[in-house]
Amino acid sequence: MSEPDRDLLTGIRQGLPDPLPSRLAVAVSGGGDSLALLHLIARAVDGQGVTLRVATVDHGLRPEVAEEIRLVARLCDDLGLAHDVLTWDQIAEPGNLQDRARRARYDLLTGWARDHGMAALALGHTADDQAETLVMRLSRSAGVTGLAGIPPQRREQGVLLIRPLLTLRRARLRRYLQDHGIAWAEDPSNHDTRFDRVRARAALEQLAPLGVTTDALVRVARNMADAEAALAETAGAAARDVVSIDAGDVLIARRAFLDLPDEIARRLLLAALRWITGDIYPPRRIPVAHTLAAITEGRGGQLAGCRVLCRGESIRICREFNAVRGLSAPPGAVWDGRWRVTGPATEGAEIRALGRAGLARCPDWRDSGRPHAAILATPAVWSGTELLAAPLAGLENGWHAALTRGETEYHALLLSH
Ligand SMILES: Nc1ncnc2c1ncn2[C@@H]1O[C@H](COP(=O)(O)OP(=O)(O)OP(=O)(O)O)[C@@H](O)[C@H]1O
Repeated sequence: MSEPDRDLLTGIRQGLPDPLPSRLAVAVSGGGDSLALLHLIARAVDGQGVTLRVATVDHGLRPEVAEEIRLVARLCDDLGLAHDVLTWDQIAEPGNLQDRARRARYDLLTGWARDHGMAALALGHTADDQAETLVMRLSRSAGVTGLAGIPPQRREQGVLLIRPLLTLRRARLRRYLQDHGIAWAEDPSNHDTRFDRVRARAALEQLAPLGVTTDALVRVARNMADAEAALAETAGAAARDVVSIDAGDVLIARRAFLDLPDEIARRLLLAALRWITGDIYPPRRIPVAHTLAAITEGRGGQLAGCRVLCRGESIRICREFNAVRGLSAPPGAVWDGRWRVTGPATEGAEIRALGRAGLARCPDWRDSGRPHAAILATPAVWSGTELLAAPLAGLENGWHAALTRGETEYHALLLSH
């Protein structure tokens, strides 16, 4: 083995879980980074009882994909590894195509890894990706969480995503592939300056003379990830003292909340919003800052499909009626991403928000102890315009509403960013 290869192998071993999993999945697109990832992992785990399995996602968007799949299949063949092609059956949906393709890719890959009993899935993000991500996030005034960059490990949908190339340079990996006679596909969008990432790459070249190099930015990301972990732990400890769950609402003790450092208070609020809405991404900083200012002044507000109510000693964060007014689900299915309403089999029953019209038919709603605004957005059982039940507003009629997430999930959100 030549000396430079040993260097890469050492780098990759540091990025693999310890102890090694018995089954490890690798996501390979046919580009240089992930082909190098596959070859290096196969060498790094050779003889250590690890079963590798490879997947390529075909988004059905570009004609070059057939050639990319062929390149991956050939390397898998040489290495004696199973290779699966996962196809994205795109459905017409609103939203940016690139974003949707990316989300679908992660869903397909994690689903496939789970189906094959793979504990971990390796992705080929490199040090260059990390540095470019930091530059892009600087332009969006990121805080500690954003500047921690791409995490080297992260659990998503039950699968541990690992990125063993995160400290290794793209150019070095290309040289490795050339040395080993492995062909790769070049993504034409890598030169398309309409993409932020391509412009960030060009900006990095300009910044290098100032010492703002890829390696320096990788170190910044690591420093920020350490700070992020400390802040997350502090937020978790604070939450245990001041946060509780009341039916579908998050309650925060106001006085203790106001005594917390701003950054910790902000984290508790963001976790509350994400716990209620199920959104992966938090709302933008500026509206969050406005809401925190409003809480300080004892006013409430609306944010990200939630209401923030300040009453006496408590801050209540609940679902906003307007965010759920159009939602409908059959009984037993999940409504608003978090409620499951069950009851006697009833022809034509459907779950919709209670709203004002429903609340007017619930004389005992005040017994719940929850405010009007919170109760309006709770699930109710309807048959057309007839209200059959409102289990969270004192009109049970044999129906029951259960949350699909609780306090544990709230605390988990404080740890994931
Ligand atoms: N079509 C694909 N099939 C299988 N794996 C893929 C595919 N595209 C990307 N990957 C995996 O994801 C890694 C990162 O690729 P890329 O930077 O293009 O993805 P991304 O999802 O846009 O990244 P990010 O997560 O930063 O948005 C690749 O090295 C590879 O491991």
